[in-house]
Amino acid sequence: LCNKDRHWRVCGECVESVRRVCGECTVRRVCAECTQGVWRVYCAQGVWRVCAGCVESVRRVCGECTVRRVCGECTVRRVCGECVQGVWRVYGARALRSLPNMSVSRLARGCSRLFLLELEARAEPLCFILSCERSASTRADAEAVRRAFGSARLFSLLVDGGGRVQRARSHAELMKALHAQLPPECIFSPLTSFLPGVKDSLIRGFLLRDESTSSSTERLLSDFRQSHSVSVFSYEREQDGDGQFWWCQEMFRSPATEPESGQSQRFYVKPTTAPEHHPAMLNMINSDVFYRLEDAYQVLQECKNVIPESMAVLEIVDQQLEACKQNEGFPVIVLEGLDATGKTTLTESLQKALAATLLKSPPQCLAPYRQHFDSEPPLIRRAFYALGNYITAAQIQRESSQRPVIVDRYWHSTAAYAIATAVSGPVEKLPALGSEIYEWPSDLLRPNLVLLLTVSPQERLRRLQHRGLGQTEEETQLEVNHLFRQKVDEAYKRIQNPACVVVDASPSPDQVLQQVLHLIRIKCHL
Ligand SMILES: Nc1ncnc2c1ncn2[C@@H]1O[C@H](COP(=O)(O)OP(=O)(O)OP(=O)(O)O)[C@@H](O)[C@H]1O
Ligand SMILES: Nc1ccn([C@H]2C[C@H](O)[C@@H](COP(=O)(O)O)O2)c(=O)n1
Repeated sequence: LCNKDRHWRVCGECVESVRRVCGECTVRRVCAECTQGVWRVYCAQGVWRVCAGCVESVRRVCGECTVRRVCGECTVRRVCGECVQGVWRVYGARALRSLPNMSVSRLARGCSRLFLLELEARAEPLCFILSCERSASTRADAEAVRRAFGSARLFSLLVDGGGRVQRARSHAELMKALHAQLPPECIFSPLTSFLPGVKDSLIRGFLLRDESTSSSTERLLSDFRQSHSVSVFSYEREQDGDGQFWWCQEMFRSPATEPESGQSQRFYVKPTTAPEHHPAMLNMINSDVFYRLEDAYQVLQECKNVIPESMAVLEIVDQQLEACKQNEGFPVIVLEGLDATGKTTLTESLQKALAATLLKSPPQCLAPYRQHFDSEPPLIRRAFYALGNYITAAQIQRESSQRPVIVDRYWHSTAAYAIATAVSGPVEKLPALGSEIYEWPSDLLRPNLVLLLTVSPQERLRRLQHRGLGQTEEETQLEVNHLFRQKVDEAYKRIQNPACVVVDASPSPDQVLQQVLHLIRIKCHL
């Protein structure tokens, strides 16, 4: 990956194989930072396109990987981190249909791929690679796999087919179907596969641990494979001469319909060190957090055939938007914080005290669509909230030429909730402070001041109960929820340019108001 402008690169050894590309594509030397004989391929579609005449040029991949002839309509993209051992992914319905199962299985695995299995929110995840051999393994390694896999029958599913909208929806549908249809003795946990350090390489899925003896799980997996563009694998336990157990993975075969062919390749599960930060951050840009209007807009455009409401939302965006980057009128003050920290109470008092306009993100004009988009997978839900911010920005631009503007939630909320949801596990797994993930979008109007209201968890709970909304579904999962709130809070604090000013919102409403008015006077000269 070229650090400068995020293009795939190939090392010197691969140069021959990317030179012979079709007329549409060009190969150029990459930026000064990546000079060591490195070349990259540009294509009109922004993917590696190889026409039928160029097939030869993609055949020369590592021993483990094969690329069969692809038709002229199909695209091929390198997905392996170290290009020497490249795995090529083939896109295009015709190509996928023409490839036998064995090749499709390779799409979901690769020599440099890591797998992260998250069994419980607080437990250390199991990180493993797939190896052709039973390479040396410590007792601790073997014990880590045994603890995670147990003695149940094991299967994994990875959602790796179709475009990003289809993948996002397939993943959500798959999760619902697993919840609803698996036998009670079968539990499933999130499993992700990724290439360390390679952006957009994350593939999401699940690991199933099945204690049942019935064949219903297998039937279900066969159906999922047909209906959800997922690759399915099964795992078996082997014991070596020293009494040590080894788990090996192979392509799932339905015993009822697919006879044993003896051709399926087996890979051994080998634990490895988990990355310091959660791999979700590899896919975060333009999947969870959007940094340009056009990127969020593009997602809803891709949804128009499956979500008719997308077109209505995009029409509102078109109507409302004006070019707005910097605010040069009256001050714009944003209030952020977890639910029930007192944002609504304070924004209303500030509106009166400053004779200001009060705005919200998402704006009122999107209210009829919010519930619908809240039920969509993160890619689509987050694009909806991102577009809401741009509409609010246009409203801020108009209003701030007349009077101060107070905004109830804005980009900090969109980013902090998205990041905290995408990163499972503890706060330490969040992208590090200073990561590009926390950078304000360059084309979104910047407020003059962002105030983050904080109260203790007990006080927040008291306010929630006092408000009469009772126990939300989230509140019932207190343990998981506590972790989630910690991560939202921390993500809020890591966002830069503008960073939040933290306000202790535990005193009485009037005391909080006076404290905030004082801050506004100092910071915004009001
Ligand atoms: N400073 C305060 N002291 C005590 N109670 C407060 C204070 N500020 C707000 N409350 C009460 O806490 C509850 C939640 O406040 P509010 O609705 O303003 O929070 P919010 O941050 O806007 O919540 P949400 O994000 O869920 O809309 C309300 O019942 C409100 O009356
Ligand atoms: N600008 C915004 C506003 C809200 N959200 C999301 C984040 C939470 O899931 C939820 C909180 O909103 P509330 O219930 O307080 O109205 O909405 C966002 O992503 N961006």
